[in-house]
Amino acid sequence: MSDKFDVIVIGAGPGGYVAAIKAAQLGLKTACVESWTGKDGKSQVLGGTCLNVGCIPSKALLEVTHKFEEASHDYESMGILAKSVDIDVAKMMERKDGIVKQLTGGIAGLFKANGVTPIHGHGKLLAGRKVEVTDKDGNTKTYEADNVILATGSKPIEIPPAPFDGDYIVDSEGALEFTEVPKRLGIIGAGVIGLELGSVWARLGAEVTVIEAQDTFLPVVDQQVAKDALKQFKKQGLNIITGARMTGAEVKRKLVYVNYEDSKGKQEAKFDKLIVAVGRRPYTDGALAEDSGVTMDERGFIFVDDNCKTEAPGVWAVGDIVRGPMLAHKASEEGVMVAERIAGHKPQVNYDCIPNVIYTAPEVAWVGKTEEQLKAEGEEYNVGTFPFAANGRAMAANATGGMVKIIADAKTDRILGFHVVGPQASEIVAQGVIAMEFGSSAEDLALTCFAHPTLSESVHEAALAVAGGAIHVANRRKKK
Ligand SMILES: NC(=O)c1ccc[n+]([C@@H]2O[C@H](COP(=O)([O-])OP(=O)(O)OC[C@H]3O[C@@H](n4cnc5c(N)ncnc54)[C@H](O)[C@@H]3O)[C@@H](O)[C@H]2O)c1
Repeated sequence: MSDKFDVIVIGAGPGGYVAAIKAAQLGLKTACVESWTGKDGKSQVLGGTCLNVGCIPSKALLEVTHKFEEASHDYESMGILAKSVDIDVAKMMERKDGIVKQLTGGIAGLFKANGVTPIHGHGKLLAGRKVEVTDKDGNTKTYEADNVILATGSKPIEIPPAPFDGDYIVDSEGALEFTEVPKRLGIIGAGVIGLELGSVWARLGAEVTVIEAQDTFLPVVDQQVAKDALKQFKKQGLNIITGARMTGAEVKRKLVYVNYEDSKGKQEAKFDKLIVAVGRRPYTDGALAEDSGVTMDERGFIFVDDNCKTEAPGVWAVGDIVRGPMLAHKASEEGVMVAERIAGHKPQVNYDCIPNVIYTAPEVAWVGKTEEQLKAEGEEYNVGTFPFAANGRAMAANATGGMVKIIADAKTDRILGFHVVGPQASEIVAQGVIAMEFGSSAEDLALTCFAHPTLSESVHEAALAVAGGAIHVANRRKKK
């Protein structure tokens, strides 16, 4: 293998592997360095956190447990008598592992098909766009490239009062590997991971308590939507305690004792397992030589410009190690942009149109600004909402909780925010993303024909409601 490439990517998660494939497609001689090793202790595993221990395995568990919950609690009301529904946790996990294997193997196939050279080992950026790779036996080899793309991702944040022990106090990765349903499950952090993993285990019968430091539930989400979601999560039995400061966690006699303080004073709770999901930090440990020329802020995020260029010439950084939301699809968008820029094109990522999804039931999804943000910015806007309770298809699907909410500029009618809590929100939000990407007004959506009967008609009705013209609900036009 020659040691010189046009592009070397460090990290094969959704930022890195997508960048590598795109670069190769553009005719650049490309290698991708990844250290992840399979359970056999030998083979290289591509896909990073998202495919191996994040987005994909969690969705595999969320889908199964959602079906289980429907079969256990909802089928009867629809006339289906599913007697003695039971869960085989081992089989559920085996299926999840199978999906992960299929997808990570798929990336290896895509590398082959596109001519990307995978290099197995830990990559470290040296000065002058050189990359030193250390393999699992400790052997090192140095490669050179005209351009290096850093895409090393993130790791769960560990907090001193609750250090991970891999057994009783675990991170998101550990929570995907429980071999049985914990009777009492504690979760620190009511963020995306806390809510998704809390849902998985609550649906299988765990008593779930979520301890959240902030007073406001999901402060980044539009608060009308967040409040609706909170009501539904509480109804499902999730015990979410906001404004609670955890002071310590201790494992004693196979139980985790957690101390925290909330508005009622000092509290103690005991759990069979504790998941700590208080955010993630950029992961660049051992990936940058001191003289690499790459700089970072005090939290470890690499400084980049709008086009993901670092301060070192020919070195780029994408995904969770740079500013912006820690989302797989944001990382992939940046990866494509960087590969195309290296090839001489001038694309940009539209950071205003990146969707967010929380894969609970109901799902919560949004793109653009919340009402709270617009108020703080002093913007004038109109709001249109439409509840799934008034949507025939949602009734047929037995999923009438939630709403679509569209916020449009009061003067131009351009859509500024698109929010969904309810069934298929993760799919429905794509309509908002497309509309906003094309600079659509609420009226443009209102003038569009939507198939009947579909959940998406709620988008149509919410768009109509922006101007007070919804058909299937009484209009309460809200003008600011
Ligand atoms: N569906 C998705 O898109 C998805 C899924 C999983 C993870 N992610 C991403 O991964 C990252 C990490 O997810 P996450 O859920 O860990 O982080 P998060 O930032 O979404 O939520 C962490 C929560 O923990 C709370 N918290 C922090 N310290 C605390 C403490 N000491 N005690 C109690 N609460 C505390 C925070 O206030 C916050 O609400 C996020 O950036 C997220 O976007 C995304």
